[in-house]
Amino acid sequence: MRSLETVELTKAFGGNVVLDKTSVSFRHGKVNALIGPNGSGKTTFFNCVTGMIRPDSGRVTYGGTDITRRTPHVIARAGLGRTFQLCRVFPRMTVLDNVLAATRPHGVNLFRGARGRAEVDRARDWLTRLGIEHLAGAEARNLSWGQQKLLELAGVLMSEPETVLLDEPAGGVNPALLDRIGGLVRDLNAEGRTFVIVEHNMDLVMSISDHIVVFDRGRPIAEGPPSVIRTDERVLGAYLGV
Ligand SMILES: Nc1ncnc2c1ncn2[C@@H]1O[C@H](COP(=O)(O)OP(=O)(O)OP(=O)(O)O)[C@@H](O)[C@H]1O
Repeated sequence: MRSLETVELTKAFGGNVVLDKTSVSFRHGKVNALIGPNGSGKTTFFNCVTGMIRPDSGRVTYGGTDITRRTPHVIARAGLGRTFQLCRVFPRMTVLDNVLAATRPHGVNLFRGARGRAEVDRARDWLTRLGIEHLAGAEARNLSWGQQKLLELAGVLMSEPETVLLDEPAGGVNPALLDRIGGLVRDLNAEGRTFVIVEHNMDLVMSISDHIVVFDRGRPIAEGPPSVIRTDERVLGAYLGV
């Protein structure tokens, strides 16, 4: 079964064609990875898929429904959640309030009293699950970079997305937290969540992915399980620039 799919998705910035009729599909219920050299269009792909930027042409479908050019809010409601390469948290808000604010994208009703107890309990449950419950009362700016990434993920999970797009979850994260993030992805996947992960850390990609798509200059050049991708000459060539 296919969950997230693009057909001839194209996006140029000025004369720079970043996504070039990109057709790709990710597997439902699996941990998918999207890898490729710097500048190969991975984040632009995420931005087009999640409605952050409008593709010039082509289609995006999710579970068979056309979501091309839908707003980010509508796409999130369809079940697609995402994190950002440069983590998005409110630095002067507490960790708990950050998680609660994530379910209210327009920032309304940020006062604790206006919220149901159940929502606060759910936020705390996610913080516990991600191992940062002890930081619930701390301002987000006082967290380490890796902890902020976990916080952002907790906010995304508050919306109970069926599919989670992670943009460089391991970037700048220390090895201990890296293990935790990898374990979490596998656990959340075992509970039924689909993942699509953009990541440069090949150890992490190879250890947690079921299916890998490789981009070079905005087009998929290879796809398959880690055992196949590891030895694919086109992939090695793209990374080595040969
Ligand atoms: N908003 C924008 N305006 C102009 N050019 C852009 C914009 N966003 C991305 N680009 C260009 O698109 C190309 C692909 O960038 P993108 O960030 O999608 O690649 P990436 O594969 O995610 O790279 P990295 O692995 O380094 O994060 C780059 O040449 C970049 O400069």
